[in-house]
This record gives sequence, structure tokens and C-alpha cells, in this order.
Amino acid sequence: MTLRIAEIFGPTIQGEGALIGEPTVFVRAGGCDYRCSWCDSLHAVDSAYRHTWTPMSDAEIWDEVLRLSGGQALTVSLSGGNPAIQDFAPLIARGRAAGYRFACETQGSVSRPWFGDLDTLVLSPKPPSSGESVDWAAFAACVKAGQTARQMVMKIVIFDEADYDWAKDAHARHPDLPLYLQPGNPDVDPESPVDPQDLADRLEWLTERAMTDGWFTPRILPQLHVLIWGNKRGV
Ligand SMILES: C[S@@+](CC[C@H](N)C(=O)[O-])C[C@H]1O[C@@H](n2cnc3c(N)ncnc32)[C@H](O)[C@@H]1O
Ligand SMILES: Nc1nc2[nH]cc(C(=O)O)c2c(=O)[nH]1
Ligand code: SF4
Ligand SMILES: [Mg+2]
Repeated sequence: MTLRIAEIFGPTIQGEGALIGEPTVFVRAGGCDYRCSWCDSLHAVDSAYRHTWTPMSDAEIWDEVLRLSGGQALTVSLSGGNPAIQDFAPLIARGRAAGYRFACETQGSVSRPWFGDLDTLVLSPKPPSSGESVDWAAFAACVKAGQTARQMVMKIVIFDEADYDWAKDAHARHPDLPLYLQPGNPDVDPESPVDPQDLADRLEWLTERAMTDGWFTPRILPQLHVLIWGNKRGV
């Protein structure tokens, strides 16, 4: 059995959400059941890039994680694309037996039994600006599957007022999930630089929006890796 892998990179720091700053090796799976208008990882989503994805066995992925981490147990983040459309159970079992921790980023459209074996499950339902719409029954199945994960959180990207209002509704549906908000990056072309002032302005807007609203539940964070490296891949 092989998995479609777009890239494996690191160690770097986790740039987003609950594990921000954590030394991490990323395993980015190829293929996604969504097409978010602002996706920053199209090279792992669009089938035009399919020829760049490598079929890899669990053992081959694991060897690469070992090589990149120098054999030091750290956190492996499964991202994509949507990693949940493939079976990562054997890789997680292998890595955990060696003392590594596993996180997974997924939109919550497809649930997997292995969600329960993770250290951190990040569910990132998509707001209106994405152009996608959430199947809340499928999302609830993901929450159920993740019940035995050590930690499970919700992370929502916010571009505008409609996304902000939507995030409140999403939180009300799953109030027990710790909530993280991050401003959207509108500029995702890997060839073009990001505008740091624009990103700062978006973070300021989101922070002030929540504070003046008296909504003190979410943690609000930038994409740290974008501030450091812009849209560069493999960091
Ligand atoms: C590329 S996705 C891959 C995992 C999964 N498909 C998902 O969306 O959760 C990883 C994270 O990046 C976020 N993301 C994608 N494009 C973004 C953008 N333009 N600005 C801010 N966050 C973005 C997603 O919302 C998700 O939380
Ligand atoms: N440093 C770093 N942090 C990240 N957090 C989430 C990422 C992702 O694309 O899933 C990501 C990424 O690609 N790089
Ligand atoms: S669900 Fe994630 S990987 Fe898929 S298109 Fe949306 S942001 Fe990109
Ligand atoms: Mg990313």
C-alpha cells in the first residue's frame, strides 16, 4: 500500500495554531476533496500537480522522517491536501512506537479511525470566503473519531466580517473544542512576495474585532511561517 505524498519537509517550526513554535516535520499528502478559493497549498490539491506527487510506502515515509529529524523524536504534522482521504494509521503506529508525536490538519470533511491515535487533531472547517460549505454531520463524525486524541482543536481562517460571524456559529456548534483564529493570507502565489504590512493589518483588524465584540474565547494568531518565509514552499 502506498500513499500519495506531495512533500516531506523540516524540521521547521509549526507556524499555526495550538502547536505554534513547535519543532515539526511536515508530511504533506497529495489530493483534496475541497478547492478553497484561497488555498495556500494548491500544489498538494490541484490534479495539475499530480505528476509531482510521489507514491510512498509507510516505510519510505518513515525513513525520510527519520533522516530529516536525525532520529530525534519530535512532532510529525500530517497535512495536505486532505490527509484524511488516505490511510495514515500504519505510519502513525510506526512513529509512535519510536516515541514521535503526531498532529494532523484536516478540514473535517472525512473522518478516520486513526484520528483517535493522534496527539493533536486540528479541525479546520472552512468559512464562506473559501467558497466551500461545511457538512456538519461529517464534521461531527470527525470530532467523534478524534475523541481519544490527546488534544483536539478547531482552527478557522478569517478573511472578512462574514467569516468572523460564521466562526461564532461554528464555535457554538462545538463549544468544547479550543478555538484558534488566524487571518487569511490573500496572496498565495509561491512566486510572489507577501505584503507583511497587509498581514499585520489583517491580524490587527481581527484582534480588534474580537476584543471590541467582547469575544474572548478564541486565541488569535498569525501564520508565523508566512511572516518569516512568505509563500516559500518546504518551510
Ligand atoms: C493547506 S491546509 C491542509 C489541511 C486541510 N486541507 C485543511 O484545510 O485543514 C492547512 C491549513 O492552512 C490553512 N490555510 C490554507 N490557505 C490559507 C490562507 N490563504 N491563509 C490562511 N490560512 C490558510 C487551512 O485553513 C488549514 O488550516
Ligand atoms: N511552518 C509551517 N507551519 C505550518 N502549519 C500548517 C502548515 C500547512 O500547510 O499545513 C504549515 C506549513 O506548511 N509550514
Ligand atoms: S481544504 Fe485545505 S488543502 Fe484543501 S483546498 Fe482547502 S485549504 Fe487547501
Ligand atoms: Mg500552509
